[in-house]
Amino acid sequence: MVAALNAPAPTEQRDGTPAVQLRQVWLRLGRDAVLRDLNLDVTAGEAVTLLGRNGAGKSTLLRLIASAVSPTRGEGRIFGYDLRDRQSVRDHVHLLGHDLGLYPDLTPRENLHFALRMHTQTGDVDAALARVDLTRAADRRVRFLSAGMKKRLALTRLTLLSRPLALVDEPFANLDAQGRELAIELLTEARAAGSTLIVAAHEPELSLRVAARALTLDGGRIVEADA
Ligand SMILES: Nc1ncnc2c1ncn2[C@@H]1O[C@H](COP(=O)(O)OP(=O)(O)OP(=O)(O)O)[C@@H](O)[C@H]1O
Repeated sequence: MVAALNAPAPTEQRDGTPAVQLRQVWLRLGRDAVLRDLNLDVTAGEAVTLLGRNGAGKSTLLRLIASAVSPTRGEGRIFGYDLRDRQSVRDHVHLLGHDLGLYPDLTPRENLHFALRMHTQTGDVDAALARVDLTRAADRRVRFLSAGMKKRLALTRLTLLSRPLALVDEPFANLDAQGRELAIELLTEARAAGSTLIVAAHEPELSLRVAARALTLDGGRIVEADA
């Protein structure tokens, strides 16, 4: 029997703060239960790797934690905010999903400036672009960039914004060897800057370097957990 969640006052991130709490969460999409009876606790500052075969439910779990979809049953809190309080959850979360959320008709420079403005933040956009080798492409429309260049841009945006909880779906997809190392560096920096990380990946040897706690999903259930 899993204890029901109390309703603590929402708190800002600090040591020991629960970042993610899911209790007996089910999600049905169409006729299928895509997430089944999930219980998950992630503490602020932790980094978790989500593993599992194609279709296991990794992306859907990230979307649920980002409040892009709501549980059919069960309950969840993100930094103390109920998952149904979508605005509060979204204020704390950055989801880098399969759809990278870039504006194709803006340039990389414009995308980063826009993201900072949306979060009323400031940051060194030129340095962020140089970091991922996009200086020469900084003023081309994103729609003309390669898949790997777009992934680099999305990763550097994630680091620049430094949200309390970063949910990253397949950070290594489409990247060359140097890009994969860069992804590890950027995610490590995001964590060092205080972000809690949940990374879904098919490359455990890479992801576990950033996020050493591993959870494996199969058929929408957590079937292996190393903590
Ligand atoms: N909008 C939807 N409607 C119905 N079923 C969906 C929807 N989105 C996902 N699914 C189903 O949910 C299951 C889990 O999909 P999900 O994308 O979460 O898996 P995944 O572990 O991320 O897979 P991959 O490694 O291929 O990215 C799959 O069976 C998929 O078909």
